[in-house]
Amino acid sequence: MTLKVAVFGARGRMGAEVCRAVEGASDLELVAALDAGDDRTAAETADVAVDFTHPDAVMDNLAWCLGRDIGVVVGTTGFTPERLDRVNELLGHHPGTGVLVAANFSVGAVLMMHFAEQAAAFYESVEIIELHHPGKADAPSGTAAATAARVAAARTAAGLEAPPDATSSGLEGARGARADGIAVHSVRLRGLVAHQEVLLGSEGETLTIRHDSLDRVSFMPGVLAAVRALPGRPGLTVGIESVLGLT
Ligand SMILES: NC(=O)C1=CN([C@@H]2O[C@H](COP(=O)(O)OP(=O)(O)OC[C@H]3O[C@@H](n4cnc5c(N)ncnc54)[C@H](OP(=O)(O)O)[C@@H]3O)[C@@H](O)[C@H]2O)C=CC1
Ligand SMILES: O=C(O)C1=N[C@H](C(=O)O)C[C@H](O)C1
Repeated sequence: MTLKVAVFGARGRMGAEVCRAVEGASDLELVAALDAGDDRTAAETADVAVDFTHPDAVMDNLAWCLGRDIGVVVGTTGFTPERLDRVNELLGHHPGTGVLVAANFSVGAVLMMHFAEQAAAFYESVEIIELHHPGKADAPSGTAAATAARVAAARTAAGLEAPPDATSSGLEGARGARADGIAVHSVRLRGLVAHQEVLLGSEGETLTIRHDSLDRVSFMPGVLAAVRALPGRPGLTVGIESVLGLT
């Protein structure tokens, strides 16, 4: 069976790549490639929509799709726990429809987060450095925020206290931002795509877990796997771990 796919954000960096990937897959048909302000009528025939737009635009697209029982694969960032609650509320009115939200669709980034979560319990210190292209709308990245949440939860479960830091004064911002109590540093640099390091340290040793997306094609296997999985998955799925068989 061919799945009909609509792409929101189709002329953007990610959306354009998703359109190419869908058009290159024999089991998928691109029925709508929409950008801001476009007429959405063509998307009404879709089985699954994919959203790579902007944190300020995605909720409206989601509500529009769910109102038509169209499942949505969401790559757009900005999904706080409160926002996920809102998605669950919307899904409550459409129990047969699925939404999959993932901060990162690249297999390597999923593994990097998984390894960081596993390592978190064993180290006194941890900090996250995320590095992206300068066109990125948000900071910190969704991946860094998700990693911080998972690392913080693993530390709490292991009974660890806050990472040591004797800083009492200095230039504001020099120690980065705090996400779930974890220091996160955001770099924006021409030439980069999407990169992250999780640095862990204890007396006498450090461990660095680094992932690099060097090209946006790195996200496509995960996006297509999510598109194919969604029709059999009503409700909210967060992350692609279950789609990849990691959980
Ligand atoms: N989950 C993941 O694996 C990844 C997630 N991302 C996330 O995806 C999002 C998009 O990133 P990126 O492609 O780099 O951004 P871009 O700015 O390149 O693309 C976003 C596109 O969405 C369009 N757009 C804005 N509003 C709407 C709307 N209401 N309906 C349809 N289209 C709209 C924009 O149009 P216009 O320019 O005219 O406003 C633009 O073409 C970000 O949140 C980013 O963090 C990125 C990479 C991987
Ligand atoms: O905007 C990007 O480019 C990316 N956004 C996602 C994020 O914020 O984590 C995923 C990846 O880092 C690329």
